[in-house]
Amino acid sequence: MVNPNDSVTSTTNPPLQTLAEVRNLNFYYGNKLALKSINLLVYEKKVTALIGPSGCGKTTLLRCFNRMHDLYPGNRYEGDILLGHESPRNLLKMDAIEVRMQIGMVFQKPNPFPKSIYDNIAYGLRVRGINNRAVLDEVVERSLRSAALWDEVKDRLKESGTALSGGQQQRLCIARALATDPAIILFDEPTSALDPIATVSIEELITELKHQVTILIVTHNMQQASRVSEYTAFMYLGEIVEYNPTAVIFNNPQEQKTADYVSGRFG
Ligand SMILES: Nc1ncnc2c1ncn2[C@@H]1O[C@H](COP(=O)(O)OP(=O)(O)OP(=O)(O)O)[C@@H](O)[C@H]1O
Repeated sequence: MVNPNDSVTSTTNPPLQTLAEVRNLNFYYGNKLALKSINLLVYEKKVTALIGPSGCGKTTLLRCFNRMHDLYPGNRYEGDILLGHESPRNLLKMDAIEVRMQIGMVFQKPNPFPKSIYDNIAYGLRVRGINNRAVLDEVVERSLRSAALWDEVKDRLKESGTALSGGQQQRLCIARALATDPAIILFDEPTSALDPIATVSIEELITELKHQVTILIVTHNMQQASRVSEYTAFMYLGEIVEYNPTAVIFNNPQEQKTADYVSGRFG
């Protein structure tokens, strides 16, 4: 891999910090080996994109981070996903509920709970036993502001989250993910169900959010990956073929397979 620090030469930029490290990860759906020997560094407060042709394992890898696969029998992980700087913890060995408090997720289709806008955001805190109204009010406002939704909904917090437009619902889901102050937010094709205008607003939001949270995003859309991410992993047949700064992946790929994919020669 190209040395990532080479792309961060400005003296005003803080040095790159690794927040999470995937080590020798294999993942099985029953007998099917879907991820093979994955190694990946996730840099703190950066956006890392996972790209590659359909079926290459992008979503499978993303879902390892919040242990979504645990919800189905027969799924199995080997290897480690370490989170944190000092005394990192292995996400694959922690309690899955605790993992999901630290690793938020935003799905392809916006999926607000059939509850009020306020309760959508407060939900994760209440699950943690936080019921103090002033604390909840503060977190709801802060999360909605961070998700660029506050001004649109501040006078209708009691209305159902499902009554919002698609783009607003997705921003509500982002606010919900932010409310528990996660280390990482996973985005799985977050704009594929949205119109172009809502897509732009979600992309702008992701660009803003990286100042406060680390982001991993799966996208089919190579322009989107190049617009929003600093690092990109190109996957093929369950493996990472190349992981580099996004500009390298798209302008100067180091592997032939990557070059073929980003130039549209297959996919
Ligand atoms: N529940 C499952 N059971 C068995 N195999 C699965 C399951 N889900 C995915 N797979 C297989 O695992 C491989 C990786 O799938 P995955 O959905 O992660 O790919 P992807 O790169 O996200 O694809 P897409 O871009 O089409 O969403 C594929 O071969 C897929 O068929």
